Amino acid sequence: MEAPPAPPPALALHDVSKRYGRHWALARLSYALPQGRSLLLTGHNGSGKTTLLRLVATALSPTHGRVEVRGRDCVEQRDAVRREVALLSHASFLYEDLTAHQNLMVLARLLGLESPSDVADGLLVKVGLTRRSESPVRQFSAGMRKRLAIARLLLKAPAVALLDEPFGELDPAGIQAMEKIIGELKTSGVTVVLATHLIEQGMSLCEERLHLAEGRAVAA
Ligand SMILES: Nc1ncnc2c1ncn2[C@@H]1O[C@H](COP(=O)(O)OP(=O)(O)OP(=O)(O)O)[C@@H](O)[C@H]1O
Repeated sequence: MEAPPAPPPALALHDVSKRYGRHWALARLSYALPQGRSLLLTGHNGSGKTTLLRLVATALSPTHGRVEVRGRDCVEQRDAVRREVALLSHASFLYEDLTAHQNLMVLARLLGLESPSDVADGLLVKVGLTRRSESPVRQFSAGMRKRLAIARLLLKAPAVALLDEPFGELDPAGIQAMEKIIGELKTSGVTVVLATHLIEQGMSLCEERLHLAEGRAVAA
């Protein structure tokens, strides 16, 4: 009997380059992250981490090469990939005039969840925002926005969670809560790709590491 085919990598980069104008942000990057593993992305400011995460999130397209999520091409199968990935980024894309609770309700309804209000309440407890759940987001601090953004990511329940500087702007309690959430994502089988300058924290959460320097993979 033939062995079943091996599952495709959670994330595969095939000779990926990305150019902004005349500047190459990523250059000929190849990498494969096996399913069941999580990836720590490191590198100095401007080394290409955010660019790579945005390519995987399908917010950008590569100039050359191919990016695949669980065997699907991020350009040709963009919609399918978008259903599987979620990006926690610097720009949090929250609705400023809606409350924290309403922000989560918009997505919960879009996803057709049962009892969306209860789900939103539960997530606001998890990220420590219950006391401000009825405040409009425009009144939120940077750390509060980050907390709400991770709640929204959890609501989407992605197969691959792309976390760009998830600890930035958070207070010590927020960092602890974020570490717990990342641990829970991993336990529930989500592939985590984590870009951070907090290398110790990142190393304790991820099994694999990709270190970028000027858009190329190098030994850390
Ligand atoms: N929209 C853009 N237009 C032009 N150049 C860009 C754009 N976005 C990023 N770059 C450039 O691409 C390179 C990689 O940037 P990127 O944001 O991916 O790095 P990073 O590793 O995430 O940095 P940081 O640690 O500061 O967040 C940098 O030289 C940056 O100036």
